[in-house]
Amino acid sequence: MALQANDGNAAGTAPVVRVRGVVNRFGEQVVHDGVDLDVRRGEILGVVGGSGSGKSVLMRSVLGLRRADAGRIEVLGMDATSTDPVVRRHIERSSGVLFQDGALFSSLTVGENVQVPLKEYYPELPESLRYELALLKIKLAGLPADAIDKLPSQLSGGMRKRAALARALALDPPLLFLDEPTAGLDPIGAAAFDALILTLRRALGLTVFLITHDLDTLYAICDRVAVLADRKVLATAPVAELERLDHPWVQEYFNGPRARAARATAGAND
Ligand SMILES: Nc1ncnc2c1ncn2[C@@H]1O[C@H](COP(=O)(O)OP(=O)(O)OP(=O)(O)O)[C@@H](O)[C@H]1O
Repeated sequence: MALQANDGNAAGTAPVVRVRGVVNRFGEQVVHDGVDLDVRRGEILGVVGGSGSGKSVLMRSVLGLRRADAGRIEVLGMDATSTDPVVRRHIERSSGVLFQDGALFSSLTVGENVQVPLKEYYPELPESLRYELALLKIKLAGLPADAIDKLPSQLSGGMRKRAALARALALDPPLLFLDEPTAGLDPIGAAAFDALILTLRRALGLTVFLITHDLDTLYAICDRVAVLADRKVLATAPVAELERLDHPWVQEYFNGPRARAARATAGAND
């Protein structure tokens, strides 16, 4: 079986994110040593790897939040390593990000949080319109309308994730980056969040870069999965193909008891 790590886009269009030969080091520690990865337009790409394998560092490099030590990264055809403020702003404007901890401003209401990017990018928007847009995003993220006036501390963990998602969607980005979105959620909350991502991808045509440890999420919603190990992307393929990859970490991860349970659940839901 040939696993194509970087085979471009099946439809022949350029990938939305293109990573080539990326190196990331922290002092003596080499986290990435020649990472290659494509994210195709409209796909949900899962990114997995052991703890410390460099999933978050890769996401930060793609977003330009960390400058890679070597290699090329393109986002929507633009050089993501560029320091040109126009390029930076365009990439930022096109990328909704849900960080691992949600990163909401605790002293602002949910509505005010969602309005932060709107204020930054569209300062001329009348306040009432900004409020209506925030309300729309809050509903889109599956929250009740009255969540708009609540503080993050007044919400459950699952609702806070949805509030952070509403903020990530504020500017209608074509690209959504999610760092462990279901971590800390109970299985029912996690499944509901997965379903929401799938719905939003369909409805909004999003391309999704999704870091996760959650096997249920991989089986339920990812079109392809990239495996980070040995400081590289070992392979990028549909999860059913990855299960057959001959690598100790992959075998342990995809063929352990938890993976078998996730597979069975995904099969039952088909
Ligand atoms: N700012 C930093 N300074 C020094 N080392 C860092 C920094 N950021 C990340 N690292 C190191 O890089 C490695 C990869 O970190 P990263 O957070 O990307 O891992 P991860 O795969 O996302 O892990 P997890 O699944 O546990 O979240 C870790 O060993 C981490 O300690």
